[in-house]
Amino acid sequence: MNVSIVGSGYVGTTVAACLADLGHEVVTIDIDEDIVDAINDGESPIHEPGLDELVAEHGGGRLRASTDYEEILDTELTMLALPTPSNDDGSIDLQFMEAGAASVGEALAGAENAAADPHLVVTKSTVVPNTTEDRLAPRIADAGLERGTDFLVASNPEFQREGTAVADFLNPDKLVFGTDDDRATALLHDLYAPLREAVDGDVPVVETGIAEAEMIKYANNTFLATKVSLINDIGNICKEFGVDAYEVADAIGLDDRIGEQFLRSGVGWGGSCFPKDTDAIIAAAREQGYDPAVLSAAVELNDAQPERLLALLDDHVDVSGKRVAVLGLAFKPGTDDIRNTRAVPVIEGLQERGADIVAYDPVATENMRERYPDIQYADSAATALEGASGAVVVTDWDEFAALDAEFDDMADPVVVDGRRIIERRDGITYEGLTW
Ligand SMILES: NC(=O)C1=CN([C@@H]2O[C@H](COP(=O)(O)OP(=O)(O)OC[C@H]3O[C@@H](n4cnc5c(N)ncnc54)[C@H](O)[C@@H]3O)[C@@H](O)[C@H]2O)C=CC1
Ligand SMILES: O=C(O)[C@H]1O[C@H](OP(=O)(O)OP(=O)(O)OC[C@H]2O[C@@H](n3ccc(=O)[nH]c3=O)[C@H](O)[C@@H]2O)[C@H](O)[C@@H](O)[C@@H]1O
Repeated sequence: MNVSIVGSGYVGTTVAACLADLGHEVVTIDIDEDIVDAINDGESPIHEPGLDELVAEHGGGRLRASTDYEEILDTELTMLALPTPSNDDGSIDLQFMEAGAASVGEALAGAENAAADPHLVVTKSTVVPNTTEDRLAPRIADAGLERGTDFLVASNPEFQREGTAVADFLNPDKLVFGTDDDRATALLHDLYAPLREAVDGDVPVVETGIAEAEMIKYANNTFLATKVSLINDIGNICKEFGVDAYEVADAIGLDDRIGEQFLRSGVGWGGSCFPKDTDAIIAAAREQGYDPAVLSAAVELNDAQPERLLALLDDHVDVSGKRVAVLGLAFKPGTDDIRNTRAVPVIEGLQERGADIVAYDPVATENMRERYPDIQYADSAATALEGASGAVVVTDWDEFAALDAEFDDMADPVVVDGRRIIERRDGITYEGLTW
């Protein structure tokens, strides 16, 4: 199939490279010329395990990139993988989606035989229910096109995680096809047929309405975020009783109804999606007159975890004027992404306390330096710990598990672990956030 993807960031590039690998002819459209050049030169514009190899193999061949929306005319289907950030009040900002939809409409309207086959425009980005219907289809139609004749719309949300995006896309738990037209459903089946053939075992396909598909994405992300907040709530109770929350989590995870994943309690969830998606669906629900109590509580609890971490440090050391090590800056291991990382409230809390911060992360240091140029950055965990009167662990990088004698070089070896990655050992004062 010939496929176009508008927006070549984390999702657009990963999906495009995987679809090319599965045999499709794919072109991505992006306004960023550096991204376009990189892909055509066979270089991945983003850091994701496995993506370099795919872009190197297919870039400039079955995978191309362009700044020209006219490219979509040679394709049967266009996915919109554009950003959906938050407005200041937490609600979804649809300006990029609407601009992309309008450009797709204008390009389609310029085609000589636009009416021959309806072109399918698929919302890949995460958008609140009814966005495709109420905000995107009208922008496409604005170019003088008729829905059903010139174009069709659908929703096909994406569930990949950063750090494992390629593997997640190629081995999905499910595919969600939100459509209102059998022709759209058939095209989505054609698109994913090579993936379903390649996957070992059956992939469930959920055929549903467009708004249901949009909502499934929010339900998925907010359920997971709330699951982590719930285990953090339970973990905070455990800490009060001196109970090990990880032993408790392992036990409840054996119950199939609960499941073992997303039960790691600690300093909370961050990243480019859980926080913005939770805020967006809460804002959208409130606009409809419903206030989602559980989701609001999940956010509130998540916001409070970093301060609980610092309160444990306060119990052992007055950090004012003292060197404190922050281990881990990325929002999760395996990525250099610092969007909404818990390291931000931790750093700001330490700054308020007057601490002399020295931070370390294996890959996210440069991104954090842009945001906080005035704190110190170490080139290893050992250097960060040297002379420190306290250390807080924010990201569960594997290398932190190997730290041992390095703690002996601390001025005051107080370690507060927000991710259960450091072993308790003799010679350090160790506090786990929930254990
Ligand atoms: N990052 C992730 O792991 C996941 C993200 N999502 C959702 O996917 C959507 C996209 O997210 P990301 O890929 O992370 O965003 P991103 O910011 O990495 O990429 C978006 C791309 O769109 C381009 N762009 C902006 N305006 C444009 C326009 N008018 N025309 C053409 N290109 C334009 C930007 O230059 C950028 O390269 C969001 O809705 C997000 O919530 C869903 C699942 C996973
Ligand atoms: O919509 C999205 O962008 C994506 O958001 C998440 O993926 P991602 O944010 O990349 O990473 P996760 O592995 O879900 O971790 C999110 C946060 O939760 C935290 N977390 C996760 C699991 C856990 O047990 N405990 C915990 O604190 C992580 O440290 C991290 O800060 C979802 O898992 C993806 O399915 C979804 O596609």
